[in-house]
Amino acid sequence: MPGMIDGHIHASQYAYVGTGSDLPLLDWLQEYTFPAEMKYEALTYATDYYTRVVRQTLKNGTTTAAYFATIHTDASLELCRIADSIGQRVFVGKVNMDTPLHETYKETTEESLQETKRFLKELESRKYQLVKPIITPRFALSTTRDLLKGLGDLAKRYDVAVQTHIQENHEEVRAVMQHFPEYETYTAIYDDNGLLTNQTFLAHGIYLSDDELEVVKKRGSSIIHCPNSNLSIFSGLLDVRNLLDKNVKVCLGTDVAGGYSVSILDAIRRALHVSNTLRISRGESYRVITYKDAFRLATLDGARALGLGDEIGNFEVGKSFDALIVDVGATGSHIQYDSETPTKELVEKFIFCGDDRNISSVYVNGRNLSEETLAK
Ligand SMILES: O=c1[nH]c(=O)c2nc[nH]c2[nH]1
Ligand SMILES: [Zn+2]
Repeated sequence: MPGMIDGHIHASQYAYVGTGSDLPLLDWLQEYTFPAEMKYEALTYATDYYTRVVRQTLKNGTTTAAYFATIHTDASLELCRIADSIGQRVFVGKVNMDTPLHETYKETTEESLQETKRFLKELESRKYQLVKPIITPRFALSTTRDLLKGLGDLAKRYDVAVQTHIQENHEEVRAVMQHFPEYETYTAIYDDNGLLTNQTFLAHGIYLSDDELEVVKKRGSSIIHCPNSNLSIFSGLLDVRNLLDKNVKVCLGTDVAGGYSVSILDAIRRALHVSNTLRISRGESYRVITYKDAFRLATLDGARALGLGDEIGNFEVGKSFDALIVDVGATGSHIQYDSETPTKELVEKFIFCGDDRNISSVYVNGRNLSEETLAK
């Protein structure tokens, strides 16, 4: 099958994955996230955990990932080096934060812009084939208007993608609108500063109004659906059917560590359950997404959402070979089948019951990473 695509994952939060899901977003950031991200000032720590996250995502079938790193430029460059050396197709963002959201985990506006420029220039000079930089204002609450404007200008000047969070949680949205009283909507904050482009990936987007969705669609930006995170830290239920009906680009993200699983198979299952939950609460006329829809969200829609639709996402002639060899009969695996089981059902069973044991080979850009990556 085509390799899977994780449109939103915090590489720097992998160290505390599986803990800390007792608080909603803003408290969760203060209590767990910022202290965890501060540790990446130490390069040896970054090397250790970034190696782990690149290996584990690949092992679980993620051939392409859009990563948030931290505010630390050198550690972010280390993530780039590791992804290049192991062979994953990635976007890596040095995070930008210049508001006093936290006492010490922050930058000045000037530092944030200078360091982002350094990150872009250094990465450009390294000429990694599969590693792209991405401008990464954490979210509107962590940034001043001057920083957003400066980052919008950099995105344009260097022609690079942008990733951030939007409309994730009620309390967050209230705080953001208080922080930017001059704007009518959350979307307008990014749009007015040149940050909504056809290479912008917006995580969550649960509470976007129809008018905001219209703007997102017009700009060609994408929404990244992160169902595990949305459920784990009490954010809400995204109506993916509505986005698909409106032709807004959408794909899946694990949002580690708001989400506790590094696997896009998990994101597929959570997305299906969120859709089923909406049907339970809204009634039978609600059209749930199917496992086939969710499979496409994890592959071809992922490629399109990240602007890679011409390169990856399926096996069309001319695309790069990003692929997984799935072994439904792997030792110890949960997939039940016999010689009569149709292939279509094997796919369905893999989606619901499969795990990394069933992923026997991982190819990125035609290179078989299995031996060096999966064995470790
Ligand atoms: O899910 C999230 N994870 C984060 O780290 C974050 N920062 C701002 N908003 C966020 N949402
Ligand atoms: Zn996130």
